[in-house]
Amino acid sequence: MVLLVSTPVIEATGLGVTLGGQPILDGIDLSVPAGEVLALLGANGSGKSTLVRTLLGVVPRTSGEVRLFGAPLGPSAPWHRIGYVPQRLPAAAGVPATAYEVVSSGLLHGRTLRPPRGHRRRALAALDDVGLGDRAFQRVQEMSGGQQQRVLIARALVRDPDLLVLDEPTSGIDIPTQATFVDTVSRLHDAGTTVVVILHELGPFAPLIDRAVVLRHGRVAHDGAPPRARDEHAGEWHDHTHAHPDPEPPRTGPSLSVEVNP
Ligand SMILES: Nc1ncnc2c1ncn2[C@@H]1O[C@H](COP(=O)(O)OP(=O)(O)OP(=O)(O)O)[C@@H](O)[C@H]1O
Repeated sequence: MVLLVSTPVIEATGLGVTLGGQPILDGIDLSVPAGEVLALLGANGSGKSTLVRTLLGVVPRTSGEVRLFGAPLGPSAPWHRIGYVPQRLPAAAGVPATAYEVVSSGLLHGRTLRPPRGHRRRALAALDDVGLGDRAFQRVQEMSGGQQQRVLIARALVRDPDLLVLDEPTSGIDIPTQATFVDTVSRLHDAGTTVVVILHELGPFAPLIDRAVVLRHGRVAHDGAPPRARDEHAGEWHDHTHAHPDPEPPRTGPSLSVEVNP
């Protein structure tokens, strides 16, 4: 019998990151198979953004290895298959470009500046998916922070990525637009896209999440079933309305008990 095991979309082993002399991530092992929707949870400062930024090569690692679609981080990694929406993009406010132009830039890969066939239709459809179809030709610098965030989401969606990485995509976005966006992610998932999403609470993403990884003090404290909605508020990953920082790490090392009910 031949057993076909597909290459994980993300494979990280022994990942460590030190920033400003402080250890931020320590001994992270993470394997994300194709087609999975993985939620990355944890208190403020637990290392979620640093982890995705390290997985995408934005933050240099101190130790460990990362492979994307089987390729080591670097020029040979298939960047055109990846859509990334960072948590904040303050620079967007200073970009003298329309939403349509920013989204179209998501279609430019590699060494060519020529947009692919159908780029206009694709860019407008991506803007529709985030509820900004009627603002396509408005300058992003005139938009609210939430609208700018939606433009960045559309820029990632327009690539039709095989891996979509989202850092708190629904913060600052109104509820109806969140629902439209989640529907879009759901459609991508049905088509086989792998999704890694940082969330403070599962919220409208809950039905989509296959697996949750909870970080605490830069280590994996839980890797498995997502929390049930009614347990979320009590969970350690929950942010409440007032953000609270990751508590001081215990002197004896991190506890591995996380209240997650399968
Ligand atoms: N460039 C940097 N230099 C020094 N420390 C940093 C840097 N970037 C992040 N940190 C620290 O790393 C820790 C983890 O930050 P990170 O943003 O990854 O956490 P997070 O879990 O995503 O938090 P949040 O939910 O608030 O976004 C924090 O203590 C933060 O202050």
